[in-house]
Amino acid sequence: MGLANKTIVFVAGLGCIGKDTCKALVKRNVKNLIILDRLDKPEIIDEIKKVNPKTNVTYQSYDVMAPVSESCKTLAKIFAKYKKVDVLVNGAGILDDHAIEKTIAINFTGLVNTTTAIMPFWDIRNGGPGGSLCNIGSVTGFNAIYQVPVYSASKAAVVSFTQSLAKLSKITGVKAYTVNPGITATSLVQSFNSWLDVEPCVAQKLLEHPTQTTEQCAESFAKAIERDENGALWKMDLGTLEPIKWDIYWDSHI
Ligand SMILES: NC(=O)c1ccc[n+]([C@@H]2O[C@H](COP(=O)([O-])OP(=O)(O)OC[C@H]3O[C@@H](n4cnc5c(N)ncnc54)[C@H](O)[C@@H]3O)[C@@H](O)[C@H]2O)c1
Ligand SMILES: CCCCCCO
Repeated sequence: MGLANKTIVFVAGLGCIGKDTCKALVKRNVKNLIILDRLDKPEIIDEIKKVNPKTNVTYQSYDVMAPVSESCKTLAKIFAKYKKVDVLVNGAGILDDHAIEKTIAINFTGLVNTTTAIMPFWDIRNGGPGGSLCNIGSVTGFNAIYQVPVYSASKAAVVSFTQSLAKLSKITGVKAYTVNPGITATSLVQSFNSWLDVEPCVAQKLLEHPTQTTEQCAESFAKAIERDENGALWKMDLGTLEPIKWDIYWDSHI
């Protein structure tokens, strides 16, 4: 999908990966970039705008832990103003295995609720135009960092949920795929809690291994959005963009 003249809603577009991905997207002449985030950082909005003044970049405060009804209201206002949204990126995430409920609420439930909220506007069964859902999972959603089992499981849930939505695309007309960064040098990974403090030095140990920059991750991220492949499992690690083939161990046959 060429991104010129497209409208993209980016939840968590002001985070470390988010902001550099937003810059990569506006470089591709996106028409409207609507950034929803709990963070309110006008200076980052200005940075993104400077990359391409022709893109209409706007910001709205948004908490993925809000009730679905609130998410529906936010999206209804967006569709009323822009008429069409081509891509929704769900990128909110925290990494703190001491905050079990909050991790699941933000990393998974919030993503599910935001997705559920946009469906009525996209669903072809309602006469909608369809759309593309890009969910940020993680390599830990494929194989866990076992010292952060709650975070890893929340990302595995994102991967699983999104694969189901991709299979439902034939019914809903909505494409779905995940982008799964490897370890990317952001504030998220500099220091974080392990579950029950099983490994107090988990961050230090992890960061002894190679990481990618946010710019590398962002370029892969924007390419994955351009590819717009329903059901794709994109691994974005060490500056590369690689499609992952998911092995089938059981099939429902329905
Ligand atoms: N950095 C990595 O190595 C890495 C690897 C794989 C996946 N990820 C995922 O990429 C995403 C971005 O991570 P990052 O490294 O840029 O960290 P970050 O902390 O800079 O970004 C997290 C983003 O999520 C937003 N957010 C958190 N809670 C929210 C809420 N309740 N409502 C709305 N927004 C909320 C933050 O405001 C921020 O924009 C996360 O989902 C993370 O799990 C990161
Ligand atoms: C060190 C844990 C890395 C967290 C980001 C991977 O999703």
